[in-house]
Parts: sequence; structure tokens; C-alpha cells
Amino acid sequence: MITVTDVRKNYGDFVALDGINLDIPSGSLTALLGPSGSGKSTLLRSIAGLESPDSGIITISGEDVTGVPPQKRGIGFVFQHYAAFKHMTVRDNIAFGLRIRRRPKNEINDRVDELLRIVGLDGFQRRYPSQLSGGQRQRMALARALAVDPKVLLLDEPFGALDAKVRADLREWLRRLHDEVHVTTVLVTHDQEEALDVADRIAVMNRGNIEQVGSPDDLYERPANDFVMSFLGPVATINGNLVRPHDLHLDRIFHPGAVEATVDRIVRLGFEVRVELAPLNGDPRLSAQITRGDADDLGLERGEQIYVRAAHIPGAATARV
Ligand SMILES: Nc1ncnc2c1ncn2[C@@H]1O[C@H](COP(=O)(O)OP(=O)(O)OP(=O)(O)O)[C@@H](O)[C@H]1O
Repeated sequence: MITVTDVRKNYGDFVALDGINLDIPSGSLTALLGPSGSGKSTLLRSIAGLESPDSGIITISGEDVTGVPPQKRGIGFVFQHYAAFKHMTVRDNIAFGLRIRRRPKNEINDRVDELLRIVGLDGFQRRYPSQLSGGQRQRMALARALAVDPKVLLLDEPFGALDAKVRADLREWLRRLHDEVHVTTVLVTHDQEEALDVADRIAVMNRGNIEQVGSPDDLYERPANDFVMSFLGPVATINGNLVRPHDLHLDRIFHPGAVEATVDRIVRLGFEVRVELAPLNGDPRLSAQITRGDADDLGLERGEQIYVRAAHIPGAATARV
């Protein structure tokens, strides 16, 4: 368990962390998610000991580490741009932390073999970092961080520099790795899809504060406020309420709460259909996401008028209108 209590950090006049309180359960994979500049990296680096908070307390496994240097906190850290030892093979890079701790040779060999298997680099151990792809290099970085059995693994946008397909593969791989190794992991990301996909808990950050902490489902289905709702997925505004596009209903006849709108565009996206609508009352345009079956039943045509209403307003006492 990691606990963060009342942690504050200013850079001059700028408040980077505005009194953060957060518990990170042992064995969890927790994402710190938020826009650029919200304080995610500052919080992660404070947990690592690479940044000293102005006030507050951080504990790891019950020990107050607030004044403890990074190398004594029992953490492994992976950055977006990982600095590998270029003149060392993959095997030697992974073994590095164990060697400086003067572990016995047999133990080092066995541990490195195990890590090479876990990160899927068995066949690459004799290569040099320059002979690896970006994704392979980040997996080597993770193996190196895991080598010394850290209590906590801290990842700062580890896949940030990679292309979308490789990122998606590595996300799935990280999930499986975590299922196998179970080390308490904190992942910084600004990518909501990455957080929803990989984390079992997400802390949403905004301007040095935590807006909400919960499971991906909690946050998506029961966002605490408009910021969390709009950060975690697409939204539409209807009658002043934020709703998800798939919670919009289209009808030929008027129901209470419905708004009349012109069908502006119909985009077929495989199983789903996105209908772009321009409300006649002058409200901002909105997109509804409906099934292909519903679209066919309605026989929608571009340019015609239709009624749109929210089937579900998050947080509202009367969810159905
Ligand atoms: N050493 C520093 N000196 C001054 N300001 C800093 C310093 N480090 C960070 N900041 C500022 O603190 C704020 C929070 O930075 P931080 O890196 O924690 O944000 P972030 O949420 O991780 O953003 P990003 O996703 O862009 O990395 C930013 O506005 C940044 O400019």
C-alpha cells in the first residue's frame, strides 16, 4: 500500500500539487490520469523520491519514506524515454541492478532468464539496445526495473513515444505482466483509453487535485463531475446535461424532455451508427451513437427532423426520462 497524505508542491507561484490525498492498494495497477500539466508526473516523482514535496507525508508498505532517498524506497521506475546502457547487451542491462547489489552469479543468471521470459525478450538477450524496436526497449526497461524485486513499480508514460498499434499491444502485455507479477504499479498517462484498458483503479487529476478515484466502471458510469465525465469519453450536451452519445435516443414522436433536431450527417461505423444532429432550438450540435438496427428501423435520412432525448442522465435521481 502507498499512502499520500496532504502532499503539496509549488513551483514558484504555481501550485503543482494542491494537497493530494490518495491510497494505492497493494497489488493494484493504478493509473494517474489527467490532462497535460495536471500534476501526474509531479505526484509520481514525489512517490519515487525524485521530487520533494513542500509538505505532506508519503508511506510505502507502512514506512514513512518522505525523507528517504529514491534508491532506498524499494521502487522501480520507467520513464517515457528510457536511458539504457548503450554499450551493454539486453542481458547485461537487465542484470545491472543485481550486479551492483553484488548478488551471486547463479542467482543473477536465473533471475535474468526469468525476466527475459516474462517480458518476452528471450531471443534478444545478446542484442544491444540500438538493435531493439521502441516497444522492445520499453519491455527491457520494465525488466530492468523489476530485476531488484521492487515493492512498487512507477511508470511515467512508458509507452508515450510509441505508435498507436505498439502502444495497444504493450498495454495488453502490461496487463498480463501485472497479473503474473502482482507488484503494486502506478502508471501515469494522459490517455483515457490507456487508463480504462489497463488499470484496475484510476485517479483522475486536474490542476494539482484529484477529482475522483475509482474503478474504470465507476468513473465511466458514475463520474463525480463534468470534468471526469468529459475526460473519460465522448459527451454530448442536451438540455444542459452532459450525457454519453450512446445514451441518446432518437424518436419519430415527441416524448417529454426531447429536443427537435435536424439530422446533419449519418456515419456508419461497423456495428454502430453515429448520427450528427443540429438542435432546432439553437443548442450546440450533438452526436448520437445508435445501433445499426435502430438506425434501419428509424429509416433515417439526412436533412430530416427527429426528436432526440437522453435515456440516462448520469448521477440523476430519475435516470430514465
Ligand atoms: N521543475 C519544475 N519547475 C517549474 N515548474 C514545473 C517543474 N516541474 C513541473 N512543473 C510544472 O508543474 C505542472 C505539473 O507538471 P507535471 O509534469 O506534474 O504535469 P503532468 O500532469 O505530468 O503533465 P504532462 O502530461 O504534460 O507531463 C506543469 O504546469 C509544469 O509546467
